[in-house]
Amino acid sequence: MKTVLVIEDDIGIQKQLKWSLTDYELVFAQDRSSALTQLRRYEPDVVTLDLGLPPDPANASEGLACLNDILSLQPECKVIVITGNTDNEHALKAIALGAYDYYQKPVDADVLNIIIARAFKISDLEAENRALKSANVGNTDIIGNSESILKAYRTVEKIAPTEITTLLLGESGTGKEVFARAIHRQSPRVNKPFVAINCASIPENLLESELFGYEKGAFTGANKTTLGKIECANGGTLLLDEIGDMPLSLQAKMLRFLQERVIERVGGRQELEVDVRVICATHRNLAEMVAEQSFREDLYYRISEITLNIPSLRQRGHDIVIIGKALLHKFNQEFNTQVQGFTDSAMQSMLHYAWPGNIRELQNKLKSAVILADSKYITEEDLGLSARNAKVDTLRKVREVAETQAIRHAYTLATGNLSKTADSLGITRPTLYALIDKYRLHDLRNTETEN
Ligand SMILES: Nc1ncnc2c1ncn2[C@@H]1O[C@H](COP(=O)(O)OP(=O)(O)OP(=O)(O)O)[C@@H](O)[C@H]1O
Repeated sequence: MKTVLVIEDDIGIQKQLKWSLTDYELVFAQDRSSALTQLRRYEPDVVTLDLGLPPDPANASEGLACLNDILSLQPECKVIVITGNTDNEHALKAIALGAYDYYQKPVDADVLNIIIARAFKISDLEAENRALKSANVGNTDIIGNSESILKAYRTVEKIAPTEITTLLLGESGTGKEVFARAIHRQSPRVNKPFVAINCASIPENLLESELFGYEKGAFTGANKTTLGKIECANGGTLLLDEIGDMPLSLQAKMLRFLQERVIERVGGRQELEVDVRVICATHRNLAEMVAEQSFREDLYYRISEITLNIPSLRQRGHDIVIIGKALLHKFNQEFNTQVQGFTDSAMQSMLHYAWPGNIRELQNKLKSAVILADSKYITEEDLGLSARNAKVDTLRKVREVAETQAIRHAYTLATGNLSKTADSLGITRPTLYALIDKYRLHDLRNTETEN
């Protein structure tokens, strides 16, 4: 039950309000000082305040002073001032000071109930808005405050000011591009271009000219010299998304660019210097691809000077709900709908579903749910989630999570020394290396200490 603080010195009216406002838990105060005590104790979202308080019941000075105190203690509080039936002047003064609304005696239970319900609604909306605003990590589009996201973001803050080539690893739809943009935004290159290219979505024969550009006449249809994405990113940041899908034939040329920071356009004979910070991303297991020789080992080491693992949505706990609410807000605006939230069972199923497509899948499910919803609250059915889809971790997954946690824990205790980490885990150093590769914990290798 929601709490309303009623500040009223007339015991008769207090009783009347008790009978009238049965949907709320009422707490009472009869003067300014007891009002402030109750405010601190209950932190109510809605307060009714009789302006005629002792020691000046015939006037509004004490009531207005009380209003001031309430709003400076709890600025978001919705204060409904109650005045005598001819006292417009003080009512308006109270509104100017920040009161939410006013109401004139005598008390009409129906009207007061409506005003209070509306005050709670506004208060809830404002609270949700504040929560959504504060859910963005730093000055970025990354929403969430789970430990795993904050940890990833702390790495972003550390690497952003440097020029280090970063490899973002994570399942599809986890927000690798969002993280790449966050690195760019926090870097000294922020006012220069951020250019992204998805190596998987461009046919192999076109990828080279997309990346490196081409000279006029380089091939049929090359009517004018055209800059590639690398040159377009000059001075700024280039995201090579799905780098694991870059054909082997192009990997050598890419390595040369990364090592020497020069490019040659297709059909060109001139080396051009470029100043580009490179971020790569993939959902593939590059270490495995290196072992299978489908990805060049030298390129792999060049692009992974530092590796950042982006957690999957199911590893972010309550963030699922926070991101869900933010998306709901966005889709309501986009489709001009008024969906207010999720039913409890929809919320539970969202928390238990495995989200193989991560945030992109959550976006898609919510978009259709907002359009299809019959009521103000999205149900499990609207989301298309049912017990059938609920998450059941495979033993392999359970082992991966447990082993990853144990390795990270041992590594922290061994203050970054891999030999000591292996010793404390009771495995050999080569086995530890194999596990680091298997679970893509490359940041452990990159930050290894000698102690
Ligand atoms: N933390 C987040 N909060 C809210 N929205 C997010 C968050 N992370 C990602 N998104 C949104 O999810 C969608 C997928 O993100 P993004 O394209 O960055 O993922 P990705 O990992 O690069 O995917 P892929 O591997 O398929 O290229 C985007 O629309 C993005 O805006």
